Amino acid sequence: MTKPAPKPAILALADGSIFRGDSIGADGQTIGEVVFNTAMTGYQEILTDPSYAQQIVTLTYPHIGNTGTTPEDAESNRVWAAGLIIRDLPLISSNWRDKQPLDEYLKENGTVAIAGIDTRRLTRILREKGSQNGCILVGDDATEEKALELARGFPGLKGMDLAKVVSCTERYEWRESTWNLQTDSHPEIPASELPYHVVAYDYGVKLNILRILVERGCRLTVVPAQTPASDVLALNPDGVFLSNGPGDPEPCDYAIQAIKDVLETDIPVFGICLGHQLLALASGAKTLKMGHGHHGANHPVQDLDSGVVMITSQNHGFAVDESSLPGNLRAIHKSLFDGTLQGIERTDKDAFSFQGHPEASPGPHDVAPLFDRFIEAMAKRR
Ligand SMILES: NC(=O)CC[C@H](N)C(=O)O
Repeated sequence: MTKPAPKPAILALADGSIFRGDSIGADGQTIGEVVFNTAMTGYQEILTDPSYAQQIVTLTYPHIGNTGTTPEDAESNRVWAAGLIIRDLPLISSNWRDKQPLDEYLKENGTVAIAGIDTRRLTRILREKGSQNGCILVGDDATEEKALELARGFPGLKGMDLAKVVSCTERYEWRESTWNLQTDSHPEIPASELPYHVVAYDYGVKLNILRILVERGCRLTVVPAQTPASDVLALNPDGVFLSNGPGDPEPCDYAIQAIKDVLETDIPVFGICLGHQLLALASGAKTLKMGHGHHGANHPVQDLDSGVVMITSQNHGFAVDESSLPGNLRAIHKSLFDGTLQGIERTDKDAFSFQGHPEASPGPHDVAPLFDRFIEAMAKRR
């Protein structure tokens, strides 16, 4: 059976750039901040990462969709990226784990997506001018004027608090571990085998973070972003985890206050990405919006104490301003691409955080030992 001819689609950037291609996702329109990601694999993990809420992602790797999709690779229960832009969708997807081709998956998730455009030209524009607000418009009646008007109507991510929008609404327990090749599943570990109780703030958490914490012996209580510290402390946790998430960290005043309150105690705290930025803000540092941010899976980061260079997965458009670090915050990691701050620790508390993604699936895993540091801090406090 042949597929029906794709509908035409237009991508417009706020700077006036226009690209024409084919729709490979849902009908309609989408607006957001357009960012480029240089990872060669992991398109499904990227689409389902809640940190991409209100962002339209273009992938620089030209062939996307080769291995199809599978529910096992999702980082949350839905697609969060506002849209997808690719060069080429293969005619067939082929993999032993493939359950659904990418275009069908996008349609089912209501995700607007465009293929067949020059993603190299697009990436050059984003790299030179910085991330742009943009719009994808689908259909025979789509016009460049309309797409441009919609792109320019997007207010931009600066000042946008999205953590509370994507967060869970009810607290839940989590004991599912990382993939087990023998059982071909994510096994549920009995609470009796999990010695540490960690409360994880869900600002848009990726499931692989929760699974890696379980693998390392943590029983998790995941709580909504706006949970006050008093409720968290009442659970008597061994450690508090601050998750990744979308949007600007600065307006998340509820989270900044809760982290300040947790830091009044001696409970170990570990933050990833948005959680890293929030730990910095709660400690008195400042954050800033970057030009085109970091989105990819090959970013070299240096451990400033050991000098060791690690290859990391990255996804952020804001960063902690190193010049704003107060006396009790120490820089411990730096990006070797642009020198921006990648990791901090409190000198007066067992609290530290990382800007990239030590949990990255499908990898790389060079910074995974940061999870061990959190476990060791909890063990020491006992
Ligand atoms: N992955 C994340 O947690 C991203 C953090 C934040 N939204 C940023 O863009 O910098």
